[in-house]
Amino acid sequence: MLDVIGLRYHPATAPAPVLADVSLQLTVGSPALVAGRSGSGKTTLLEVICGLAEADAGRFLWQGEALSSRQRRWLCGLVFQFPERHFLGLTVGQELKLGQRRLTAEKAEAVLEQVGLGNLSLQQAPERLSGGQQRRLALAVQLVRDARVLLLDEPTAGLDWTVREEVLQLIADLAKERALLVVTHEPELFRGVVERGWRLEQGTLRPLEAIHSGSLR
Ligand SMILES: Nc1ncnc2c1ncn2[C@@H]1O[C@H](COP(=O)(O)OP(=O)(O)OP(=O)(O)O)[C@@H](O)[C@H]1O
Repeated sequence: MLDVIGLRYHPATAPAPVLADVSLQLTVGSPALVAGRSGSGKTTLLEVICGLAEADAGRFLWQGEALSSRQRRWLCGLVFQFPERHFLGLTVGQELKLGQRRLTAEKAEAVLEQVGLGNLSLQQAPERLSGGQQRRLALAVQLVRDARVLLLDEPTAGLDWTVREEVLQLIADLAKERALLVVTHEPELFRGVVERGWRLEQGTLRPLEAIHSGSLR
């Protein structure tokens, strides 16, 4: 379980805190969501949680133990919006191996299997994959790292309806063994997948009501 407590992030160049006082809890097996309009601070929240940006105040606990930003970078796997734009490997195998030089072909293949890309060759060029396959590959990169906390920024953005459903199913599957947080401006897409949610507004969170059946507003 990851506890985020009293998070504050106010960059010097911002007129007001992007995150004023944010607390949330992520539990393994219980995927969660933060909704918010464009510019509300969703991506920033993920960057601060995973240690890419330094909070001005706040504590982070994993299973009750305090975490430094360095430890959070290991623990968390952040998948940016449109992750396929950031692929660096010339092949699927290379993409999985970035930062994981000792990765064996067996482990790479097992991870691809886990994300539903079991039939894919490690020699395949990432840019030749379909949109849904590319999203799966981006998740596989985090599984290779064994990230215990998955932080997903608009994971279904730009996908058509059927592919989106497949990616949502994969997210639900991956969340069974990991803590997982999605941020999105379209929370209704995640109904049936996420169990808890908040809306980020003016740097604070308030619980989203009717997460299972209602409007998710
Ligand atoms: N280091 C920084 N310095 C100044 N302003 C910042 C900094 N980091 C974030 N911000 C501001 O915080 C706000 C929130 O940005 P962020 O990208 O997190 O929003 P978002 O909710 O993810 O938006 P979108 O849905 O459009 O991606 C923006 O106005 C951004 O300019």
